[in-house]
Amino acid sequence: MAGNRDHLTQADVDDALRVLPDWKYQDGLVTVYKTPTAAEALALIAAVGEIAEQQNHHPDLEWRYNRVHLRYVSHDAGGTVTPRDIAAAASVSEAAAGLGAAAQPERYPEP
Ligand SMILES: C[C@H](O)[C@H](O)[C@H]1CNC2=NC(N)=NC(=O)C2=N1
Repeated sequence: MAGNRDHLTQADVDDALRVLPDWKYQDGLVTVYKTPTAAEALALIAAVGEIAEQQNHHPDLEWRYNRVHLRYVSHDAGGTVTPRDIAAAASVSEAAAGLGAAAQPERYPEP
């Protein structure tokens, strides 16, 4: 069944997050990146978009002036977290670091 395609257990996700300090689990992999200016937030958005197209794996993304909110789940696994989300988050973390963006996962809104 498509919905069960390779989703990770919570323990797997917790293990992966140990090396992904920019992110937290909240019904998906979520984070907020803060940049010095709105223009730099836009540059981060462009980088996230490029990664999404390269990996064919797309986040929910919200631009809030100098902050970018991101959430990764796998639609093809019923909205659960899969290795594709982990890989995308790792790529975004790398791009964000290169752009001088500060990770603030604690600021991602509670449901
Ligand atoms: C048809 C296209 O390849 C699929 O819809 C891709 C596109 N991007 C995607 N992004 C995410 N987050 N999950 C998916 O299952 C997914 N599937």
